[in-house]
Parts: sequence; C-alpha cells; structure tokens
Amino acid sequence: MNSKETQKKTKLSAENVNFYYGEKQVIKDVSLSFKENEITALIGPSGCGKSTFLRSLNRMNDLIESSRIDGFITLEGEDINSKECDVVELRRRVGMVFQKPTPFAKSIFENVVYGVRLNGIKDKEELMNIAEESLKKAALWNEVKDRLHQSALSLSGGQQQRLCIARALAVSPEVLLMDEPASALDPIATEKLEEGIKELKNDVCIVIVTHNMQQAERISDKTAFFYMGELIEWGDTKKIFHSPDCMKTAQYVSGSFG
Ligand SMILES: Nc1ncnc2c1ncn2[C@@H]1O[C@H](COP(=O)(O)OP(=O)(O)OP(=O)(O)O)[C@@H](O)[C@H]1O
Repeated sequence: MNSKETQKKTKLSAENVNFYYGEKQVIKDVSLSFKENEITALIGPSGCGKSTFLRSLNRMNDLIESSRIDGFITLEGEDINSKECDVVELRRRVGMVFQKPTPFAKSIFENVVYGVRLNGIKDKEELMNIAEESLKKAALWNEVKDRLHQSALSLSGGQQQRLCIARALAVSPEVLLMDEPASALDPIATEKLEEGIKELKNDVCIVIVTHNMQQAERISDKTAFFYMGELIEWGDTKKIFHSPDCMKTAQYVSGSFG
C-alpha cells in the first residue's frame, strides 16, 4: 500500500454482518470497508447477496418485513443501525442510484433539486448553482443546459441515469451506492456513464454492484467477490483480476461460472 492510500480515511465499514430474509441467511459474516476517494466494485454470481449487502449500507432493507441484520455497519465510526441514527440523514449522506433510471415526471431542473428543496433550500440562485454543479459532476450539463425546464422523461435512458446521479449528488452525499447502474444502457451510454463515475470519486466514495467484469476492472480501485452470501476475497482490483488468492475468485473473474 502506498502512503497516499494509507492516508485515505475509511468512510463506511461493515463488521461481521449477517443478513436474513425470514429464516434464510443471505449474507454471512461479511467484513469489508470503503475508503474516501475510492470506487469499490461488488461482484459475484446472481443471488450471492451483492444487492442485499449494498442496500444494507444505507438501510434500504428496513422496508422489507421479516428481514434482519446483525453485526455492525458504521459511517465514520457511527453505527448506522443504532436507534439514535436518523435514517433520513443517513440516506442523504449515503445516496443510492438504482438499476433502472428513476426520474420523476418533472423538469430536469426540478429532478436535480428535489432533495435540496426537501432540505428547505428555496433561494432560486442557490438552487440553480447546485443544479449546475451537480449536472456537471454527473457529466450531463452540456447536454441539458439549454433545456433544464423540459421534462426529464424526454431524456434518453443514459441521460436519465446520469440525471439520477446528479439528483443523488445534489444533496452532497459522502458515499454513493450504485446497483448495476449501466445494466439498462447501450455501450455508448455505458461508456459515458463510466467516465462520469470515475470523475466522481474525487468527491464521493463509491460502491457499485456490477455483473460486467470489464466494467469492474475499468472503473474500480477495489473489488470484492461474493459467493453464496460470503465475501470470498477483496482487495486491489488488479490483484483480484490478475492474481487472486482464491481459486473460486480466479474461476469467476475468468468467466468459468456465474
Ligand atoms: N425481498 C426479498 N425477500 C426474500 N428473499 C430475497 C429478497 N431479496 C433477495 N432475496 C434473496 O436473497 C438472495 C440474495 O439476493 P440479492 O438480490 O442480494 O443477490 P444479488 O447477488 O444482488 O443477485 P443479482 O445479481 O441477481 O441481482 C437471493 O437468494 C434472493 O432470492
């Protein structure tokens, strides 16, 4: 590890996390941490628990009845599952972008500033500045700057996904969780999205679930390989892809199964 890397602060950390849907355990004793200015890819075959683990990082699973988590997940050292944790504030600090774009049937501008308005900011100039900055970070500004008041639904799928990223960024999160954000996009839109994501790590810590091995290799600094609810191996992306410690990891990244 170089000295720059050791200086990076851990943002989010999971310690001995187990997760259950009813009786069924789908995450088994997972410990994993995420540093600022880093992109971590979560990979593994379908059903291994990547999305469940991702969603547990900002308590999106709270909404699922009969689900249960134990172990610790901390954001800058604070237990996110404690009674004292304000879930609304947690989700502001740990934002999420889903598999399919989820724009609201509102203008592009109103989509971006939606959460900002909910936080009580009303000043038009301030809202416009936030919208511009967020759209620039999401690599969408140049394509929409002349049509901010048109419907977000008029955008292409790739643009809608970048809009959702801008909306998530507008409330200044520290961590951004992404669940297969490019799965509904064509290769060109995917490339644009990936370029945007790579830039974002200057501002936020990113955790991304992807089925696309090339994508994981292209954009992430760290990769975590899950298999049947267990974290088999995690570390530098180069190592996971080219000289992993476990046979299972080598088989998965080379496409032998999954
Ligand atoms: N709401 C739910 N209720 C019950 N079981 C669930 C629920 N959501 C997921 N599961 C189960 O938990 C396990 C892990 O699912 P999860 O979606 O986290 O895996 P994944 O690795 O993200 O899969 P994929 O790559 O296919 O999206 C699977 O067996 C799945 O069927």
